[in-house]
Amino acid sequence: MSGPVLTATDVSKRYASYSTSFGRFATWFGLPAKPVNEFWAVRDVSFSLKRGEALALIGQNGAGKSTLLKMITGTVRPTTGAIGVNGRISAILELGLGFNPEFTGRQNVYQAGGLMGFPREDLLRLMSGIEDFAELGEFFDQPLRVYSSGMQARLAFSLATAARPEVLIVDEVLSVGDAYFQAKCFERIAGFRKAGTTLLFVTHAMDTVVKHCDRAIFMKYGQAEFDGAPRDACNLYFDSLFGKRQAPNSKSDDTAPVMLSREQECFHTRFGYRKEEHRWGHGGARILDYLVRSGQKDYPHTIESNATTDFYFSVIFEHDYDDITPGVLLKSHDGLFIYGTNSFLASQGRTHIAAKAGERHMFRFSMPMPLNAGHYLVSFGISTGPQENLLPLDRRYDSVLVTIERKMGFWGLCDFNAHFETLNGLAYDD
Ligand SMILES: Nc1ncnc2c1ncn2[C@@H]1O[C@H](COP(=O)(O)OP(=O)(O)OP(=O)(O)O)[C@@H](O)[C@H]1O
Repeated sequence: MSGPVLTATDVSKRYASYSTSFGRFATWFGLPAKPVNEFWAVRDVSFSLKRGEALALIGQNGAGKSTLLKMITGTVRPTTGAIGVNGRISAILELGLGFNPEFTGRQNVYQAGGLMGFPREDLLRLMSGIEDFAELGEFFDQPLRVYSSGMQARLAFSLATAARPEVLIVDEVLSVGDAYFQAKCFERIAGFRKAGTTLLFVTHAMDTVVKHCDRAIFMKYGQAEFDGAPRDACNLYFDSLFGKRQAPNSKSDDTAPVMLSREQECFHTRFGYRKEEHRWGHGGARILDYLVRSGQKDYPHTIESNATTDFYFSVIFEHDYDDITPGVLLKSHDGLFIYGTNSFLASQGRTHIAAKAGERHMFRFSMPMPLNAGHYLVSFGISTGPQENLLPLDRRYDSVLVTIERKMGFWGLCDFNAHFETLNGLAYDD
């Protein structure tokens, strides 16, 4: 096949809100109705992709990446512009999309596979491959509602890639899978690409972009600001997140983290944030923002194993509290609980903090990171009450992903820093 496999020509998407539902209703029939607000989620984006090319779409939350993918897959109609596709597209856009929570994995393969256009006999033929690749064991025949998000991602990817498509579109879903499954997915993607599949990929994990893509488009406010080498696109993305001024921080680690917001919720704008976080609590205080600082860098792309790392977070209080306890937890990417502490434990019971309604507090936990290379999940929490019966006010579980790098590995998760020596010349007991 010669010529581009996929083209987007001046594609835009406008969302409009109307003061009454009648206004929106009228537009369905082509009747004039004046929108109260117009918003361009995507504006004049053009690109074309060749056979076997891998393109990443990157940009902050709300930049328009998913909307663009939805227009390419046909689930959203462009307001202006055109999309051209030459070949079969397979897309994984959102977890659970096209799946029924009451159906088992197997039943969902029939249902969603049917919607993807596979005849039932093809699905029957592909089923054992899908089951094997997903490695869900007995869960494959259990209802989807009992699946974790990582298990749903396994099912979705196995189905979407059961037969090699011309264009494979993946929107972020791989980030919820564990490191083992992610590696397996990228191995399959690499095989597909060799055979000619074109990859279009949305992610917030910049290491993945550099490693797996030939090209990246950096999107900002719906527009394609840059289209070119992945490294350059990633740098622009980081600049847009933190500003050039705040990139590598050459001052001492005690510098007040000025970029840490004490006014508004900022997690979703920060590098490493996971929108799959589990947030819960009684209320009365809100954790607004966080900062990870290590190796004199703010929000480092990777953290050197054993490097002292600061985890800052800011909290706003809505009531008066005599005793508050901030805390932090660390888990492996697949959920194994590694370490947790709070202000009381980390100070051997010496810290007692009070807060008044309207006050904003900033906390820091500093710790070495004696961990093996890999991805880890960080959780932040703020509680009140006696230590033996803490009442969680706001907990943001698994809200941040950090990546540890390490030249020489070891087995397991935690570095016990073993020293080795050969004791030549020492006899046993002769
Ligand atoms: N159906 C809709 N109606 C109105 N606005 C929408 C709709 N869908 C998306 N938007 C808006 O369009 C903008 C782009 O959203 P989109 O989901 O494409 O961003 P994104 O870059 O994929 O973000 P993220 O990284 O958070 O997934 C956002 O401001 C969003 O609120």
